[in-house]
Formats: sequence, structure tokens, C-alpha cells
Amino acid sequence: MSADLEHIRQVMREADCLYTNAEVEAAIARVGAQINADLAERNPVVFCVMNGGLIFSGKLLTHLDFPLEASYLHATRYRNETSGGELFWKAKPEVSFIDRDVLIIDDILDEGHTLGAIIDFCKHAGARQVHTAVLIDKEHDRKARPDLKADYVGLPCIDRYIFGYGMDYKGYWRNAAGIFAVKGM
Ligand SMILES: O=P(O)(O)OC[C@H]1O[C@H](OP(=O)(O)OP(=O)(O)O)[C@H](O)[C@@H]1O
Ligand SMILES: Nc1nc2[nH]cnc2c(=O)[nH]1
Repeated sequence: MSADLEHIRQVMREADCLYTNAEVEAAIARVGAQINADLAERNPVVFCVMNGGLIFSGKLLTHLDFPLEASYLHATRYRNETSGGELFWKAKPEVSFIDRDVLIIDDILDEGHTLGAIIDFCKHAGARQVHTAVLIDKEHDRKARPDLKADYVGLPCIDRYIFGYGMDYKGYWRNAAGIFAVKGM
């Protein structure tokens, strides 16, 4: 079924802006500086988690000032819905990272099932150390593993369904230049 574009446009018109474009860009620059300080000598292999991690990864990578290899993996459990289900691997990493430092970049740590599963996968596949960066850490008490924290966090966010900067609403608005919360969600 094709999307109801008028509904999609209305969601943007009615959304609450939680962070402006400038605030997100400043957060990305901050995270970049932290990663430069920590990982410059570690020769990490950097994985963007598709699809949501695309914009944060692209912008963050331009702040990193050391040699690195970049690739992607694709794991999803929301599949364009607004509540999560089973984790589904669409593409596992193709680059070998045995005995390598790995940096995983994703848009959001919500309940943490996705990041937890990706970290487990990388460790089982022989990574020396797995580092994680997320643009948004959503604050609530439903974390799958309460002890699982991302090493690098751009911004905290209240417990609402958000979109923009890679995050979608029903597959749309990943391109929104800011972080927005859907009205009523
Ligand atoms: O912490 P969790 O509750 O597991 O949710 C976080 C994950 O959800 C989103 O992915 P999604 O499955 O929506 O796929 P997408 O990246 O293609 O939007 C997001 O990109 C994270 O990977
Ligand atoms: N777009 C989007 N994806 C998510 N995945 C987990 N939480 C969220 C959220 O709030 N928004």
C-alpha cells in the first residue's frame, strides 16, 4: 500500500522540535572530538548501522581526523513501524574485524536490543574491542540491558517517538534537519 503523503506531511507540521539543526551539528562535532581523542591510534573499522545511522555516520566521519576504514551493516527491528519486533539482519558486516577495534555508529539507543545484538555479533566474530556511538539516547526504564551504555552519545532525549537526522516516521522524514517528536507519541 502506498504511503499517505498528506498524513506524512501533517506529522511534520504538527511535530515538536526537540533539537534544532545547529544543536545536532554541535553534538556531532563534540562526539567527533571525543572519538579523535580516544581512537586515533586504534586503527578502527567503523560500521554505519543502516538505515538510521546513515546521516549521523556520514556527518560524524567528516569530523574524524585519523585513518580509518568505513563500512556498513544493516539490522532492523522496527522495519518502518513505530514499535520494535524481532531483530532482522539484512546485511551482516563483510569486512573482517578479527582482532580489530570496531566502532558501531547508530542513530538511536532506545530499548537497546539492536545495539546489544550488534555488539554481541561483533564480539563473537572476533573483534578486539567494540566501541559504540549513538546520536540519541532515549531516557526511560525499558532498556533491554540496563548496563548497556553507548560509549559516545550525542544528545539525550525524552521518551517520545522521534524522527529526523536518519530516524524515520513510517519510512519518511529521515531527511528532516533536526530532531522532532511526533505529536501524541
Ligand atoms: O534500541 P532499539 O529499541 O533496538 O531501537 C534502536 C534501533 O531502531 C532503529 O532501527 P530500525 O529497526 O527502525 O531500522 P532503521 O534503522 O532502518 O530505521 C534505529 O536505527 C536503531 O537501530
Ligand atoms: N525513528 C525512530 N526509530 C526508533 N527506533 C527506536 N526508537 C525510535 C524512535 O523514537 N524513532
